[in-house]
Amino acid sequence: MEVLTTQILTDVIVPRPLDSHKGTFGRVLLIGGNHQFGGAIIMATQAAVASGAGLVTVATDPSNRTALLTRLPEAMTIDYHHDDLVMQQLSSADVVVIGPGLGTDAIALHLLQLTLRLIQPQQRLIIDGSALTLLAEHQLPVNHQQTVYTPHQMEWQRLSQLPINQQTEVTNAQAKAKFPGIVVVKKHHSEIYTSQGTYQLPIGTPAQATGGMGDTLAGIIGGLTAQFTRDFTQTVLAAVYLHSAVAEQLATTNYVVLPTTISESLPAFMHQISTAPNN
Ligand SMILES: NC(=O)C1=CN([C@@H]2O[C@H](COP(=O)(O)OP(=O)(O)OC[C@H]3O[C@@H](n4cnc5c(N)ncnc54)[C@H](OP(=O)(O)O)[C@@H]3O)[C@@H](O)[C@H]2O)[C@@H](O)CC1
Ligand SMILES: Nc1ncnc2c1ncn2[C@@H]1O[C@H](COP(=O)(O)OP(=O)(O)O)[C@@H](O)[C@H]1O
Ligand SMILES: [Mg+2]
Repeated sequence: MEVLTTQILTDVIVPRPLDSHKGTFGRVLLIGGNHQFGGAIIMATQAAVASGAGLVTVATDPSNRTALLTRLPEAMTIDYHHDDLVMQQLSSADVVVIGPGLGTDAIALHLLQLTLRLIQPQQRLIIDGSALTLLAEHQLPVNHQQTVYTPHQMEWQRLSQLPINQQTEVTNAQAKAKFPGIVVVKKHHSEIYTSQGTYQLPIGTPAQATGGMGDTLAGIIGGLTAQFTRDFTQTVLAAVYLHSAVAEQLATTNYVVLPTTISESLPAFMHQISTAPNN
């Protein structure tokens, strides 16, 4: 297993080209946030916006609209009950993040099936939270190469059928072979399974053990894969590293690191990386 270093950040997070506009930095569509879990999609959206996605649209339950726009006027919203609107956004997105706070009811399953059916090869797909549970529950096949799955250990148990105490590097890599794309098994020192090899995140802190932390990671992966398109795997590795690097810095002075504080810190942290001497 290759241990990641801070080098991955400077490799991927580079200064923005002068000759650019919002379209240059990608369109992200986030799908999630049912009546109960609005916070999850708001946190994922904040992370996508703050990590630099050019244009961000959220397909969510309409009960989340006011809260979302109050916190994030940068985002656009659609009602996820309207298939025509969702399909339109699915066709124009560069990146689709599905699952934070999605829930596992009929509308959630429908949205996941629609996404899996319409996703195009050049688009990046991030599957998180409830969408992972639905994949496992309904045995939905994923035939899309540029996919990132972000399960915590229980979600990975559901997907891989490996009990948590049997999730080793070897068993995880074997189970990952059934999933095209990249699997990020989230825990203390998360492991990232790719077709090119396995990587370990050597940073991260229990100050991150709070609801919404994974939703924020999904948004960061969305934000980075929207902008940095040179190498999909490297960009995903950088996103996983960035999330915990910011958290570690905040944890030097905070007992608990709130997911939204990570997002608030992202623009300054990414600026520092992109202007580092070797960048
Ligand atoms: N503010 C909001 O709106 C929020 C909304 N959210 C949304 O809720 C939805 C459901 O997601 P979920 O992760 O909360 O529930 P689920 O999939 O049942 O997993 C929990 C079970 O797994 C177990 N477990 C074992 N190992 C684990 C590990 N390493 N990391 C984590 N858990 C681990 C764990 O064990 P236990 O805690 O009992 O020890 C428990 O039995 C999803 O859409 C998500 O986006 C959340 O993001 C929170 C903030
Ligand atoms: N003790 C810990 N050390 C390091 N990272 C942690 C720790 N506990 C949680 N995390 C990180 O927090 C995130 C939790 O993800 P997840 O359980 O999906 O959260 P949520 O669904 O509530 O947003 C993962 O990135 C995980 O690696
Ligand atoms: Mg989660």
